[in-house]
Amino acid sequence: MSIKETILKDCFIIDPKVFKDKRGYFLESFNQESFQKATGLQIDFVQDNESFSTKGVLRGLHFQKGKYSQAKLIRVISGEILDVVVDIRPDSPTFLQHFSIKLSSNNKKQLFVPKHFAHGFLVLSETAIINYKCDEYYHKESESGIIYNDRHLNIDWLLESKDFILSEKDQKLPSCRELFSIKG
Ligand SMILES: Cc1cn([C@H]2C[C@H](O)[C@@H](COP(=O)(O)OP(=O)(O)O[C@H]3O[C@H](C)C(=O)[C@H](O)[C@H]3O)O2)c(=O)[nH]c1=O
Repeated sequence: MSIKETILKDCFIIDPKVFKDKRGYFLESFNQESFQKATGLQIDFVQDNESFSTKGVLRGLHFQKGKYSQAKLIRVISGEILDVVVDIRPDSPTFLQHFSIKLSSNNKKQLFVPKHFAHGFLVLSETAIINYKCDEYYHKESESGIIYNDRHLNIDWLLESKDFILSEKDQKLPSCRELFSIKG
């Protein structure tokens, strides 16, 4: 497994070692010891999630507030997504900066998203199945998020937004300006 830190501190891209043979392939999708050695982070995941979406579905940008904030390990079982994370740690030098990466069943890349980040993805392939581990349980009352087309973030989602499919909830998410009382 190789691990590389992104421009956002504690946010890592993971390339698992893939063992191919005439039958197909094998990989370790998570190894706590290797992860801790490579990142210096002690992570205890407690919940695994899976979602299926069709092309143009955009889920996010979501986060859980306060003590229910979740670190996540995102990977794509089938298809391809543009995965986007936003640093919402007020004291971080990269506060409100974002990072995006294509994750797919082909490239097998994974993204580790630390606590106090917003996370979302757009499905680029006809369909996609996403599996992700969380280090804190789902806590509905703590759910919040940032609207996907926030002017301050100015995220390039690669596809035309007129074709996006969002939940009712995600269409009404607040802006950074409303959430973090910033100017502009
Ligand atoms: C997240 C979650 C949801 N649910 C229930 C609540 C709803 O009845 C239903 C769909 O939830 P939601 O529309 O919030 O699902 P997504 O839009 O895929 O949300 C996720 O999308 C982005 C990309 C994330 O990173 C978060 O993990 C998560 O917010 O599943 C649960 O029972 N447990 C859970 O952990």
